[in-house]
Amino acid sequence: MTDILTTILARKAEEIEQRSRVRPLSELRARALAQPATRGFVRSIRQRLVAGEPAVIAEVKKASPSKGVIRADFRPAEIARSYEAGGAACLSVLTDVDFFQGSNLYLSEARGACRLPVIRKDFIVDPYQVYEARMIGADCILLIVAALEDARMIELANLAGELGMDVLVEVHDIDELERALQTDCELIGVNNRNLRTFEVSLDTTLALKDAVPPDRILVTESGIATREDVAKMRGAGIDTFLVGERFMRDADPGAALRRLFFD
Ligand SMILES: O=C(O)c1ccccc1NCC(=O)[C@H](O)[C@H](O)COP(=O)(O)O
Repeated sequence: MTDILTTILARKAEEIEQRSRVRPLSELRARALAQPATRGFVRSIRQRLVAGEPAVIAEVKKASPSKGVIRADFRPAEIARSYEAGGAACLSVLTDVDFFQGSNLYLSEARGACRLPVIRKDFIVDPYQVYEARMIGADCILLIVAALEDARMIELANLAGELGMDVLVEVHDIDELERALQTDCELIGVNNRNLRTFEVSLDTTLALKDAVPPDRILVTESGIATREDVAKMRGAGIDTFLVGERFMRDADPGAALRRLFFD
């Protein structure tokens, strides 16, 4: 049976083809290059870490393939303001339409409502999407190693850098981590969720942490839900977190963030 990552990637190829017919790459590139400076996604994380605080990338996510609709009353600008007040270092905004009910507009709205840097969380496989990310205001992009050949991964990471964006390179096992380390991206995300089976285990991060060189920042992603989870990670020397569902299920996502990380 076809797994969800394969299904998503097949749909992305169609989506890029459709979008590039509406807005050709030449136009997109010109608009991307005309954007003001980015906000410094890695810089914001490093500031928290240097201060001895956890750096939390707080996710703006309406729905997901594994959980369906997570937050029916979904207002990205309000959520962004709440996260900023709750102490987030950065935002993550899902822009995939078909599988996460996300939107490019949500990213622009969320970023416009606060001062936090924002990562475009999507399945980026083509330069078109990197220019698009810059055009909609992203300060960082996600590259999922499982979705990319090495040469394409390096090409997209370099393009993001040329456009002034940071990159979070996401892995799930040691082979993917070794591939990710071919890039010079500072942020290495370890996704505790297997994107093909939806299985979540925080031990994924713990198993890979010692293989992440000290000049990179390990971001633990997915399945962080309790203070015990946070303590387990911080006890292992991991201080950068990407959290979505736990916050999205709370009436006040920023208050949930504060309770989980700072009270
Ligand atoms: O969340 C899913 O169901 C999913 C399925 C297939 C590919 C990616 C998926 N999620 C993206 C993420 O990695 C999470 O949104 C992110 O790490 C936050 O996770 P959580 O805190 O568990 O919401």
